[in-house]
Amino acid sequence: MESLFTSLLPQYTPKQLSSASAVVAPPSLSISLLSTAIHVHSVKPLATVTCLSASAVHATVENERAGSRIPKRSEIRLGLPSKGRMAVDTLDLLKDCQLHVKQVNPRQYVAEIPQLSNLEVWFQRPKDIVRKLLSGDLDLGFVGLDTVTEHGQGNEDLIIVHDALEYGDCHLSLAIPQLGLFENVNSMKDLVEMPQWTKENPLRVATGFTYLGHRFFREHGFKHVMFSTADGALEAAPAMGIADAILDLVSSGTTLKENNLKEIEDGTVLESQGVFVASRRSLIQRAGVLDITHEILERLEAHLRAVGQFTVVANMRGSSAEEVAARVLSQPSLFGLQGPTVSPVFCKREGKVVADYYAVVICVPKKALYESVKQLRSIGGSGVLVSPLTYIFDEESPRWPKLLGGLGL
Ligand SMILES: Nc1ncnc2c1ncn2[C@@H]1O[C@H](COP(=O)(O)OP(=O)(O)OP(=O)(O)O)[C@@H](O)[C@H]1O
Ligand SMILES: O=P(O)(O)OC[C@H]1O[C@H](OP(=O)(O)OP(=O)(O)O)[C@H](O)[C@@H]1O
Ligand SMILES: [Mg+2]
Repeated sequence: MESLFTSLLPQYTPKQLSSASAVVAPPSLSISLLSTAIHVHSVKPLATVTCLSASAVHATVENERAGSRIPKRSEIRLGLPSKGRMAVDTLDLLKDCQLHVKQVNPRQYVAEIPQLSNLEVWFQRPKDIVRKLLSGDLDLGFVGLDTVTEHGQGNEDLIIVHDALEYGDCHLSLAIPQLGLFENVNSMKDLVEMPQWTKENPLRVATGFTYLGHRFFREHGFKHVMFSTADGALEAAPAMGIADAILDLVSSGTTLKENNLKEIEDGTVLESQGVFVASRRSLIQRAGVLDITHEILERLEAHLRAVGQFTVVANMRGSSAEEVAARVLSQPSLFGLQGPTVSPVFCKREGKVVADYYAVVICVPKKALYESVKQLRSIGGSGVLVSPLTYIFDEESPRWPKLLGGLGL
């Protein structure tokens, strides 16, 4: 077995190989051995990985370039998910930011955003976006945090520019059968304390997230665990007898329930949503990447900030703008973003231009709308108009200085 590992993974250090053998499957299961081998080479990103081809001949695949130089090209490249749950929502988010992705037809993998010159959009599967950011073949990308964390494996070249794009929400969670052996197991403590799991009989976990899985079990001091990988429908693995538990993404929880599985209380490995990610090397070394990142970030922040707010305009009788403002500011839900804008509403009475009324403009969180309307009425507001907000541009995008600081600029 050891020699097979050695021949499969010639570039691993002895330390990496010994951590690999800690999760080796029972010798009788050659299929598990293969999945373990695949899992092992996801432990640490390497410049070159060795794969087992159909004819068992070793083929060399270059996934990452070594060194800190970036590939030479003049265009800036943005990776967007080509398929799956994130694809349409990413395009919709960009459209909401007035960044329309122009794709000639859905099977063409390259596109452009006319508003951003010198930018190429490349549609890729989410995990390939992360891989290509690391290899320098993409500069920027939109993916789920789960994918960045799993496939980025803590690589410092990946920088999360915007960490909360408010779509693709899900969590990576450990799930076990509701009944049988696990009927009374509800926490990680319960699981760790089960006497069943030994070196010879490890807990078998089916997952596409072996890097995060390893980290999570290690953090919980759980030694006897073995991972196997599959590309989908993991929820079937326990019922098929292939695994004891699964580590997979959950959003509504329906798939777990329909397959008689339950989440473990403290078994959430990661909360995930869409993120905007960049290669540090590209930001620093490639001309124009920092400027485009700034523009995309500003648009994202302005849009996402506005989504949760309404503009509310109300008329209010008063003796002066200050007096009306004081009344508005006496109400807890009417502070707006920077206090109220109060403007006189002029009318002509007995030949004179007078201002008996004032228009009050505030932004209120959507959730607080009705409360705000009630408070406006209680201080004499009438004719309340509510309209959606499209963008809120701050003096500076809040995440921008953080990004520059992180880059040492
Ligand atoms: N319920 C969910 N299940 C899976 N992914 C979800 C869910 N909700 C949101 N997501 C997000 O969508 C992404 C999955 O998209 P998709 O299914 O296209 O990718 P994938 O399955 O990783 O790719 P591939 O099919 O190429 O392996 C996840 O990485 C996650 O960020
Ligand atoms: O909590 P829920 O809303 O039920 O969603 C969770 C399911 O969705 C995902 O699978 P997907 O639909 O991507 O299919 P796959 O398993 O083939 O990847 C994920 O892998 C879970 O199986
Ligand atoms: Mg999927």
